[in-house]
Amino acid sequence: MASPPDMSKTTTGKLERYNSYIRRLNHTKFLSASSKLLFRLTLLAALILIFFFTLNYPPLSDNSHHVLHHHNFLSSTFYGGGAAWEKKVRHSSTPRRPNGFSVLVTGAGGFVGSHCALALKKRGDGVLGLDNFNSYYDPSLKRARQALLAQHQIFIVEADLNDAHLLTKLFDVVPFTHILHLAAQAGVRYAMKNPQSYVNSNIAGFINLLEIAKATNPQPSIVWASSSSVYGLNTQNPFSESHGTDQPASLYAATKKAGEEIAHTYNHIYGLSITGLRFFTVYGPWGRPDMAYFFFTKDILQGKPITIYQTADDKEVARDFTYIDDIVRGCIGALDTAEKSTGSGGKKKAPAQLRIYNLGNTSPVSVGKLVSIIENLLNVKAKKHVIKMPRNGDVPYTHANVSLAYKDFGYKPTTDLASGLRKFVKWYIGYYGIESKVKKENDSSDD
Ligand SMILES: O=C(O)[C@H]1O[C@H](OP(=O)(O)OP(=O)(O)OC[C@H]2O[C@@H](n3ccc(=O)[nH]c3=O)[C@H](O)[C@@H]2O)[C@H](O)[C@@H](O)[C@H]1O
Repeated sequence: MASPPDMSKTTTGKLERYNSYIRRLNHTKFLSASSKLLFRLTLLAALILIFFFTLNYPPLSDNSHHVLHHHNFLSSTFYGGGAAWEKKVRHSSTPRRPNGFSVLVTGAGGFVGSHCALALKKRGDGVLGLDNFNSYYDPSLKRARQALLAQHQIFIVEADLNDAHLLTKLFDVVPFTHILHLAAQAGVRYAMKNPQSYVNSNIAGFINLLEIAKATNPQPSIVWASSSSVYGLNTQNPFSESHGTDQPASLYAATKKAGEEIAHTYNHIYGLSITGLRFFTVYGPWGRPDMAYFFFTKDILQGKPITIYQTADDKEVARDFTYIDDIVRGCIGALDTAEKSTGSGGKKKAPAQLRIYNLGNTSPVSVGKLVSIIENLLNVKAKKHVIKMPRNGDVPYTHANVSLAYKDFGYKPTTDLASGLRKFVKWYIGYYGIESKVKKENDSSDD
């Protein structure tokens, strides 16, 4: 007799098959649930990315406010949009005298910018600063100037000139009457090392600022820093505004010259009132460490050799060194005589003022003489290394004729190089905490 089938084995086998079927089913369900979750997460991430992209990049449409703008979502609009920030902006830019100006000073953390901001504030104008605090030279000096300005209730917004969102926001908050545009990539010789930085600041940044200004209603009047370097290879002397400026010797000069032409265009099309000031080698307390008088002082004190350039025919190189206080008076004179812009909301209503002035000292001094004045003030002999001027963008001499600025706003430089350098050296040894015979001598002889 055939033995009966082993029912227990059959049942167990069926159970196992059933369980494995259930496991497969669950696994498939799990896989399908995970892929759904993954799909949803991917979709969400894509939506977030699209959201930030839309928020932070310009539309492709022809919107002039955004054309030059490359915005980052961590930048100023995000940290600069709050009520407390707006209050600081308003407080800083509100004038405290009748008919006072409300001035946006770009480059307010810089040498000329910080001096002008203080002078304007002291006479009762409202001043708001703008600076990107870049590291072209020691940013701690810019921060120290910022702290000084803060003591006088001047707020500096930290942003780049190319930040169109931020600039638009500033003009939404404050009806600026004037812009004193001093932010720039400065330095003649550095242009060979980093040409693009000159294009970014002196051309793209300037255009961005003008784009915002032209679209504002009412449009502000603009005073901005051009440079003596635009005279380039000009040989007529002293340099007058009527001389040709179409032979720049450096890219720096070329970008400043471009700025003058760009100013012409915005004045012509949009009715912006624009005044360009050609500064001649400005020096003084709180100055720029990249300039010769500044690093000569530093190197002489540290016992390091300095290099003095001579022309190809062994002549001395000379500059019309101009003291900061004279430049500040020139800037304020230009602001005070600037007429109103004539356009509004991007439309010109009538011809507007367009001016250009030299702001120099009218008395060139050789670099050799500059060094001997510094040696005397420091009471230290320099280790001089005289070489022929390399082809680095420098020109052999500068000399300003300032009769136009004198005629139009009474500009008259009053500080000779020795007196101005004395003030610079006094500041230098105080700021850098240098205790030496230098200090004693300056303390006993200075004002
Ligand atoms: O008026 C301007 O528009 C410019 O002025 C300034 O340029 P510059 O007149 O070239 O000043 P600065 O560098 O101090 O050199 C002074 C002298 O020292 C000579 N020089 C320089 C360096 C060196 O090692 N040796 C030397 O002899 C050099 O050959 C020169 O003769 C600003 O920097 C610039 O931003 C711009 O505003």
